[in-house]
Amino acid sequence: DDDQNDFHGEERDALLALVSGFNNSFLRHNWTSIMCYKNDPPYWFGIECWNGRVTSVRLENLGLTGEIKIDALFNLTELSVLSFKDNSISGQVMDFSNNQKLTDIDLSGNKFDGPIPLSLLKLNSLASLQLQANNLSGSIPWFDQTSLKEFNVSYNNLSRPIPNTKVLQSFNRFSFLGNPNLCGPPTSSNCNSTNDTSDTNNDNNKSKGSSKSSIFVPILLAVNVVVLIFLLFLSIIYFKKYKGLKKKLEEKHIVVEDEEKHDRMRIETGEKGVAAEGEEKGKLVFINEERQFELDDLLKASAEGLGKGNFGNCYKAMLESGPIVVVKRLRDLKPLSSEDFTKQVRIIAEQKHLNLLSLLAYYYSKDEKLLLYKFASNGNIYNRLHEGKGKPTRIPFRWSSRLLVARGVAKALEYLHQTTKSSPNVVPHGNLKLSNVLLDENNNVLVTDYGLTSLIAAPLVAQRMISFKSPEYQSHKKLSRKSDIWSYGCLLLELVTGRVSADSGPSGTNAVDLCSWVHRAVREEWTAEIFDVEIAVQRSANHGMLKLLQIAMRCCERSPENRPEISEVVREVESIDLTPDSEDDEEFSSMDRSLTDESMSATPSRSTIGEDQP
Ligand SMILES: Nc1ncnc2c1ncn2[C@@H]1O[C@H](COP(=O)(O)OP(=O)(O)OP(=O)(O)O)[C@@H](O)[C@H]1O
Repeated sequence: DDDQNDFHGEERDALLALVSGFNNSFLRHNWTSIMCYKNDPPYWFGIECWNGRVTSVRLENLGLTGEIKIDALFNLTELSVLSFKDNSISGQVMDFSNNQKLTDIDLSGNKFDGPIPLSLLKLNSLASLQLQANNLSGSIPWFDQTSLKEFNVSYNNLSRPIPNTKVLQSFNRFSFLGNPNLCGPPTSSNCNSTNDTSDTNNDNNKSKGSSKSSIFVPILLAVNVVVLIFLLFLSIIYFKKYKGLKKKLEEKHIVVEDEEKHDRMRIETGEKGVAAEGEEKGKLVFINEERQFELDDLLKASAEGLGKGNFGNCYKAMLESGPIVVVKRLRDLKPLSSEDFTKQVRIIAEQKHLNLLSLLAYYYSKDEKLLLYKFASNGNIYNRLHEGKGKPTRIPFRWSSRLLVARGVAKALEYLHQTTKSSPNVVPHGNLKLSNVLLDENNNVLVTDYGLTSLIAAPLVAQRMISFKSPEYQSHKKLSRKSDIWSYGCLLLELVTGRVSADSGPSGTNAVDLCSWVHRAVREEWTAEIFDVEIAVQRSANHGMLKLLQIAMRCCERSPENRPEISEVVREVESIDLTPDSEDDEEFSSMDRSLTDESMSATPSRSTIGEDQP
């Protein structure tokens, strides 16, 4: 036991040192007092323990910045899972020499730079290594541990040939995408005779042929000079031809500049059949065959950036003839032919429901893929819920409106689940979160961004879509329609608590793991703190809020089989009375926080949560 205590102290100090380097007040406040006690559930956010030793550190999407010391993990010798996914941590990747029990490492979506550390090669239990979307450079080390089943280094600055080990060659090219200087199989880029291959063989060559090289040096130099002159000659010819071709193309291309100066939208006027010979023509296709405008009109429209999404940027385009549309420029797509793209988009377009934002049109060319939607003028629910909180200009987001959102989203989801009935293991929406729920000019609730899983490259989908953050994906890498139910549960929890969920909120926000937080809050009877003050003051509706909270908690159950089916959810959400926001409530809203808390103490506390209300 003494030994355990010693370790416990060292591990605790190591973690406190780690967190002091991050600029994060949530962790600083949460990581206080006892860390782990025997096999009790962990006390600190993101930490798991076994026999009082730290086995898992999972700090994802918390907006963490700063660097981690190379030896930060030195004392965590029982560590098996480490994830700093989707933060903004910079500096070199730490040393893992002392962490022989690591099975899962996820540092994806950060700003780590420098090389991939060689200490990783010695981790013989390592099963999953996720380093994608960082700034790592240098070559990929010779990973050959057979335990390694998942590996992703895409979107870094890695270079040189991918080592020819059985393990590395067993992963497909998506694991290596987005490293312009990486070459050789499994990627499709050839290493040829560039310095790539020579670099890795350098050491061998140096020792072997030093005497021979003295004879060859002058000959090689002469050959190099001739080759250089020849290349120069070729590039002059090419440049002249290219300039001519570019001029021709520019006459037939339109360039739209958007707000972000570096991001240019270039679309061929394919409709008129003027795409360069051999190039694929672009097509703007309207779903309902009612052609509202031409591509030219869209390109002439004034545009405004709406935001940078996970799968592309969105623009609001105001056409001269009146319509306002949203253009979503898709990026990181699967390599799809025009036919495949059209087929997948048609599937999305066929989904039609009052609470779904239907697709208006799409555009496909070799370099550009766009989806066009109607502009929802009252914005998204994430902003409605969180923007301007505590400011005098804030218009409260009242209970009845929140309940209508909960109903609309549930019905949209029910429709998506019904229309995909024949494939029980698909996730019909996949990316259900508050920024994907919109309000149109009549405040109709419209769910958007459904069905994109079929278009986006698999590793990026897994990294960015909310359903992939569900407990079953984290532990078993399995998804089902119940993962959508989990996302819906998280969405409801945000609506009733007014807090940002770590799984769906943008990075940098003060987000919490809402499912765990609420379960703990209920367990520990923090009744007054659960509900968002803005609705908690509406006492006549407290009963309905409690019911919605119960539904949310069931949807967030860790094991998918314990979560309800969507039809049951719809029935239950619809059975909650839509009490109009009464004038009494308005009076309450102007009262101070102490009164608010008193009013909440009138709500049924722990004993009634989790049980059916009379
Ligand atoms: N049709 C629309 N009308 C009004 N606003 C929209 C529309 N479509 C998207 N938006 C808003 O534009 C912004 C960017 O949307 P986008 O879907 O690209 O990103 P996101 O929802 O933040 O993340 P993700 O890519 O994971 O869905 C969001 O604030 C979204 O609510």
